[in-house]
This record gives sequence, structure tokens and C-alpha cells, in this order.
Amino acid sequence: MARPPVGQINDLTTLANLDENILLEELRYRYGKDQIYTYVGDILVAINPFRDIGIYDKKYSDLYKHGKKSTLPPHLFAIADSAYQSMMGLLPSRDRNQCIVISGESGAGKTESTKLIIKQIIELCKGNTQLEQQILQVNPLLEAFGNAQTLMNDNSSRFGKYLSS
Ligand SMILES: Nc1ncnc2c1ncn2[C@@H]1O[C@H](COP(=O)(O)OP(=O)(O)OP(=O)(O)O)[C@@H](O)[C@H]1O
Repeated sequence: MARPPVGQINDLTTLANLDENILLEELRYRYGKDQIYTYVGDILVAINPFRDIGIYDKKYSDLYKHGKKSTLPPHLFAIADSAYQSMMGLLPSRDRNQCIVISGESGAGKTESTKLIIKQIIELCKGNTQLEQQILQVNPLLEAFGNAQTLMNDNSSRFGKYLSS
């Protein structure tokens, strides 16, 4: 089967062949078009754009609500939505206990991704209660004491964070 044009596939596990070269070629091409997110099955691969590419505002937040993951381009908000839906028992095939693991080298964007996911989950909960806002507002304080500039990242987290609800 002929391989689809590079960069057109949102989930690389749907390719007939997937090796390291193909993976990198697809990711590089998509990154060049500001498509920083790509699925590899249930995993979302993210490449830090190091600039504002305008994909986290209210328009995107609304777009990725309520299970439209498969019809939309890969996005962090789709992961938040999928976890939230499973947690609420809206996806019966999935366990209600959910965990999002964010990993990557220093400067990859883990901290920013975490903040965006929390923000989106609060949106999904239609929360905006004081407690939820406080969770977000405490970040600058934690970062003021717990972050430092390193060779890899101007705002590197020097402490671990485990969030549970
Ligand atoms: N999605 C994004 N869009 C634009 N810029 C981003 C994004 N994610 C991260 N960045 C930029 O990259 C910088 C480093 O990201 P971040 O601090 O999240 O990395 P990290 O993986 O948490 O690093 P460390 O392990 O050192 O704490 C951020 O300060 C921000 O400038």
C-alpha cells in the first residue's frame, strides 16, 4: 500500500510501516507547518514551538470539548477531554481512573503542557470555582521558588509535581 503524503497522517500508528526515519520525517514536516502535535496511538507527541502559535485560546478550548478527538487535528486539549470523559464514565470502554503522564527532556514543554491541561480540565468541569482558580494561581508562586534558569531552559522546574483529584 502506498504511503500517504508526508504530514497528512494524524496518528502515525495507522501507517503500514513506521520506523525511526519515517517517524522523524513526519514529525519534522508537521513541525515546519506549526503542527506541533501528532498521535502515536494513545500517545500525543509534542514538539515545543518556543513561540505562540495561537492554538490555546477559547476557540480551541471550545473546539476540543466533548469527544471530537477523532475528527480534529491532534491537540493537548483532546487528551484533556478524553481523560475527563473517561473519568466521568462517558466512555464506557475506558477505565474511570485516569492518569496523564507527561515526559520529555528539560525544556521540552512539560510544565507549560501541564498548565494547559489543568486549565482545559477546569474548563471541562465548568468549574472556575475559587479552589480551581487557586490551583492555577499557585503556579507562579511555586515557580518563583522552585524554578531556575539552566542551559536547557530559562524557566526550568527544579522540583517535582504530583497532582491528584
Ligand atoms: N506549547 C508551547 N507553546 C509555546 N511555547 C512553549 C510551549 N511549551 C513550552 N514552551 C516554551 O518553552 C519553555 C520551556 O518549557 P517548559 O518550562 O514547560 O519545559 P519543561 O519540559 O517543563 O522543562 P524542565 O524539565 O526544565 O522544567 C517555556 O518557558 C516556554 O517559553
